Amino acid sequence: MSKTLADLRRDIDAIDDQILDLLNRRARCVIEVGRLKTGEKRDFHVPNREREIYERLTGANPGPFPNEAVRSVFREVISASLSLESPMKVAFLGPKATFSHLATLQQFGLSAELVPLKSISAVFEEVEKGRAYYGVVPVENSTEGVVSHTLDMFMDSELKINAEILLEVHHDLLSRTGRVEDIKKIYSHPQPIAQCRNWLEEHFPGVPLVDVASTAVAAQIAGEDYTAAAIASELAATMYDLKVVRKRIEDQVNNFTRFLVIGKKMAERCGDDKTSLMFLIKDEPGILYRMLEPFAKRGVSLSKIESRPLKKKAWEYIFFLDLAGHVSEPAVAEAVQELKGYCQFVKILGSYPRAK
Ligand SMILES: C=C(O[C@@H]1C=C(C(=O)O)C=C[C@H]1O)C(=O)O
Repeated sequence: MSKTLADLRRDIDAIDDQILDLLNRRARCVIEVGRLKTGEKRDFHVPNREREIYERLTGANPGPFPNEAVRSVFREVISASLSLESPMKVAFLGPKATFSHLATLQQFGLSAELVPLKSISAVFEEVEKGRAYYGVVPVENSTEGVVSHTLDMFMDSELKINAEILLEVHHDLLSRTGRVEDIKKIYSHPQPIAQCRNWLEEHFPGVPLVDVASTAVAAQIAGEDYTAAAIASELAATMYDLKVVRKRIEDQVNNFTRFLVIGKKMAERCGDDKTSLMFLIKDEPGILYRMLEPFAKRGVSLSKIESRPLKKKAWEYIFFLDLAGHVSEPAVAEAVQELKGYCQFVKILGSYPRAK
């Protein structure tokens, strides 16, 4: 005889009791891990361990519970666990409901105390002064390029990169009524406007597009004026009580923004790591060519090279380099050592697990 609704709900209650019991057993282990880390002065947030957990569970999941939900559930289990080890305060480039906020939630979950700050330099300062444990700042977008202010901050800061976050960026059109015919003006940050230009020309020709400081400010304006629409994130719709007129209006699919988690220590090696460093080369002929040799001859692959003007002296440039590997690996350490011979200075900004 098949089970009744009441039978099934009794089964679910019994399973939930077991899940709760297991969550508490897990939490007691985590508290013990926190004690060990305090004694050994180790970092609480271990991104490579978290990645290992997600990969192991989603790889072994027989279903029907979907892998995306496994990730979300464990995101919150780990977030709460981390807060049991130590209250986790994380500063990010605000205001609320921006993509930095979404990236911070993706990495740290809902149990961390998230602090929105006004500028990238304020995020660095909050972590340097120890008022926040970590900071989250954007560093590059797959269509718009590098966030130069973040790179510049590393010139005078001793903070280390502890993790990277890759966020897939989607833009939604939001308004108070959710009705196309009410929309007389569209507000957003210039970047999202540029990223949705073709869609806007096709669907809202002639409707004025207004640049504002952030997608969150745009959402706020749309919340106060029913004839205004905002291009912003899904999170902004929830936070500013707006309706979605149309989801995912970006012209370019595969639009990612990369964020860095900054803290006082870099991450331990996981086997699939990246290292970021900055250096100032000596002013000698052929130096640009030679600076890449230490990496090439050891088979260390470089994923990005960026130059920024050294503000203290005209026409001198600082280079930022991302490479595959952890600085504790001999090939990477030797290449960096050799690079020092061509440079006035070299600074390791951090080794951290590659985000997927
Ligand atoms: C428990 C640990 O600390 C944190 C919490 C984790 C968890 O809940 O599994 C995993 C990694 C750390 O960010 C750990 O390092 O193992």
